[in-house]
Amino acid sequence: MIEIDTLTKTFGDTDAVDGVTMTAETGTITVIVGTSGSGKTTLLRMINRLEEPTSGEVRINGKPTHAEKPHLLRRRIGYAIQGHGLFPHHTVARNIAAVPLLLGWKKDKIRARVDELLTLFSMEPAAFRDRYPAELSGGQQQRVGVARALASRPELLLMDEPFGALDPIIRARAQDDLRRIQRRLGSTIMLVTHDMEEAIRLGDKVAVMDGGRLVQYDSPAEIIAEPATDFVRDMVGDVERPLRLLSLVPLSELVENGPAEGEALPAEASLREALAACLSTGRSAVPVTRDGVPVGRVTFDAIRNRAELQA
Ligand SMILES: Nc1ncnc2c1ncn2[C@@H]1O[C@H](COP(=O)(O)OP(=O)(O)OP(=O)(O)O)[C@@H](O)[C@H]1O
Repeated sequence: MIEIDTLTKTFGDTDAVDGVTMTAETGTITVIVGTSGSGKTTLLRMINRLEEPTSGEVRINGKPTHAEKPHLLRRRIGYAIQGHGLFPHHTVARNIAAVPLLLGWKKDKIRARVDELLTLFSMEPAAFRDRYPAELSGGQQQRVGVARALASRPELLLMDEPFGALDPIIRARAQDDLRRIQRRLGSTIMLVTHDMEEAIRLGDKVAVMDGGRLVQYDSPAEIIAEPATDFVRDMVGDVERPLRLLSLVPLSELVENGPAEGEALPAEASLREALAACLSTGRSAVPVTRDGVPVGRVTFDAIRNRAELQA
């Protein structure tokens, strides 16, 4: 559990972070979202003490971070930033192994961990292990950056706009990968973004920052359904609200018996994906499968009714 307790950082006359209190549960993703200058990065950097708080404290599993030497603390906390920050003259394997090497892990254990992570990120170890960062695409470099931050199984992974440099399609895939890998490894992640769409897609909890203050800390569904302030409402965007709500509901909630033509979607896909499938192919229903086995269909009408109910 990560407890942020009345944390404040003042630069001259600016309260970059102003009395923020929140608790993040182990094994969850917390997304900190806000406009430029709202204090997101400063908040994140106080957690691993790249920035020292003016007042307040952070506790990780009950232990205050100020009780530990910053460089030791940082070995327990992964950190991934936009543009990945890979060492250009080291191979992919050596980059991923950076912290395990520092921690003195045995060679075999490091190699097994590097291969495990590359496989998790859908990068064939034999093909990628010995390449240099310049020999990878932007999306692959970003994946190696996240793999490196996860390598030593950190208690906490901090990510600052990790997908900021990626184009929209690769970005969506990177978000899905992160979610899948986080679930698999049970990692605890705090991620900063200015993109509400990303926050809603990734967060178990979303923390909205405005002018250094935490203005709402809730689940994505609560943020969309009941924005605490006009600022949060603006960030969510009224027009997109029904679509955003649909993106949070799995097909399994609306599946019914009956036929449907065309390509099927898995039961855990969202109503938003089913809506897109209906609209792009002119279908009035989409077949649904669970573990590859057909379980029924979701109709366009049912999706529309659900969107109207929630709007
Ligand atoms: N080292 C510093 N010295 C002085 N002021 C700073 C420093 N770092 C940040 N600030 C100020 O603190 C405020 C919050 O900055 P911060 O970088 O945390 O915001 P942010 O929400 O992460 O913004 P962005 O999305 O643009 O990165 C800003 O007004 C910024 O100018």
